[in-house]
Amino acid sequence: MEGEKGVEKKFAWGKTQNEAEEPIVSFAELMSEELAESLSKEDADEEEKYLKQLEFVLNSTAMDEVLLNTDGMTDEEVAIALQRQFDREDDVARAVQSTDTVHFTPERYHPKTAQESESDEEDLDELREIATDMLYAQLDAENARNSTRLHADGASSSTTTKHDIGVSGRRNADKTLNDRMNLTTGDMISGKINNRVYNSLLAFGKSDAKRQMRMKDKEEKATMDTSVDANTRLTLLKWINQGVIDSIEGIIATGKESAVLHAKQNENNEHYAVKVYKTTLSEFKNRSEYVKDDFRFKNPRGVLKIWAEREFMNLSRMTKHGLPCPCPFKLKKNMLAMSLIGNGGIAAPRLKNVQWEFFTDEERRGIYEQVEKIMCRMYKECLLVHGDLSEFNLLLNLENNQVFVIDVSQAMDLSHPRNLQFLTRDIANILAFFARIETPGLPSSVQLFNLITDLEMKEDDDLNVQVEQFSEENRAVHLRHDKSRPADLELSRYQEDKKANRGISPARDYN
Ligand SMILES: Nc1ncnc2c1ncn2[C@@H]1O[C@H](COP(=O)(O)OP(=O)(O)OP(=O)(O)O)[C@@H](O)[C@H]1O
Repeated sequence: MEGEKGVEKKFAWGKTQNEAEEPIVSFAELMSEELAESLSKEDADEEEKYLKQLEFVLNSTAMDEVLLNTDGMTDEEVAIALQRQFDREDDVARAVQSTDTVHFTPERYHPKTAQESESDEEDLDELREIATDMLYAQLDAENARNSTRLHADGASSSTTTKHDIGVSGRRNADKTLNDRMNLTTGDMISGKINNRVYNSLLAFGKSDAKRQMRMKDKEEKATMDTSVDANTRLTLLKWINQGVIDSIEGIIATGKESAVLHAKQNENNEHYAVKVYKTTLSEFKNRSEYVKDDFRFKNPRGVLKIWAEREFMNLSRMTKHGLPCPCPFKLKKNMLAMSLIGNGGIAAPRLKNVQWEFFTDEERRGIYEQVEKIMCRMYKECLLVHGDLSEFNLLLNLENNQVFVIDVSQAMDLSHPRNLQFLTRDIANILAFFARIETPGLPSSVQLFNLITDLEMKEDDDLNVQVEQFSEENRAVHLRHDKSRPADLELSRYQEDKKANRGISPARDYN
């Protein structure tokens, strides 16, 4: 079908090859762009369809409340109304989990086959995230609302997130082929593409390449090779296509189990951190305390995704309570996008890396107090224990000396049987660090423990021993006070659905 060499090729519409407006691109290039476009279109379409359906279900649920609160109903009418409400709620819970067409009666619901969930699952995160936000808003509204009254403005349906219709609508429809350069992006792109996405990725590719050249350390090189792989780049490309981000500016850090990239959104001049969980599991062995006996870690394929999901959930809970931490807004497979802690795109340093000799006693004391408050609020308001808290997972904004907490994928709910032991370890780490930088007026570990938990451990006895003893004696006592918070409701619904779909115990799925 190709024209012979040397013979001027004419197109059907009369132009010669030289006059063609767009550069000729290889089949592989076209396929790559088409693939990326079609994938992101599928995502956006599915997301839009889903949002509409969910909005409809949530609004329908709200309508039923009016019926339920009508006085003077017979018992039979009340029973019917209750049944209807139950059915609606059931539909909402199912809608949260389903990417297929959502039907609005529970009897039509059927669990996916294992095969379907394998492939569909990967695209579910983003939808689950949006659905979760909406469900929280709905549940919050329900809690706040007087049971006999209904908001006239339907507040639940107006909840927006950075990545909903507005953002996904700003997709890069017009691609201009304007440049041809090499970029190793794995199988998906296989060589060259010419468009805005390419340019954005190119910037990343350059800094990536420069950094790789600088990297002498084998281990760090391995991190790059495994974290920013073809799939990661494909997801980044899709995010760029969807307008979620405009460019990847470089690498902020490579941690033990992740690479953290710096992403930028030009329109709002916002900077984001994209945490990419490594695709190798070698580091997870260091996490044996967390993963021991946990069925999820017997199947490595789902592990990274679950870590990202846990970090997303924990950060969401913390953000909701106003804790100083990154605000998560996008979750996809093993990638989590969140706000960048820092100034003007420069990431804030970890407490470990701060030059403490330039800080006064009062300043160090003030920074300690912020950390103390973070620990108290995480425990009391978020019902979480960090579990890996130290000077490595606390960032300091040098402009205003504000402390932020990061890296909460392993943070555990107070229902975790060993949460107090992990808390004790966090306390030891924090006090040891602040003692090292000569912070005045530090409490003892027992004092700090009691402050955080409101328990009454004795000053003179060893805290670890007391905690073990306390845990032993109070096995059946749950430290969680309020089990009916929206976040927990959502989580238990999510877990129930998972259980229904897969026959897996929800109790072991999350803490
Ligand atoms: N939202 C953020 N804003 C700015 N910097 C960040 C953000 N998230 C992570 N970082 C930087 O990336 C580094 C690694 O992130 P994080 O601690 O979450 O990953 P990790 O793989 O768990 O690392 P490690 O296990 O070594 O602590 C952090 O030490 C911090 O410097």
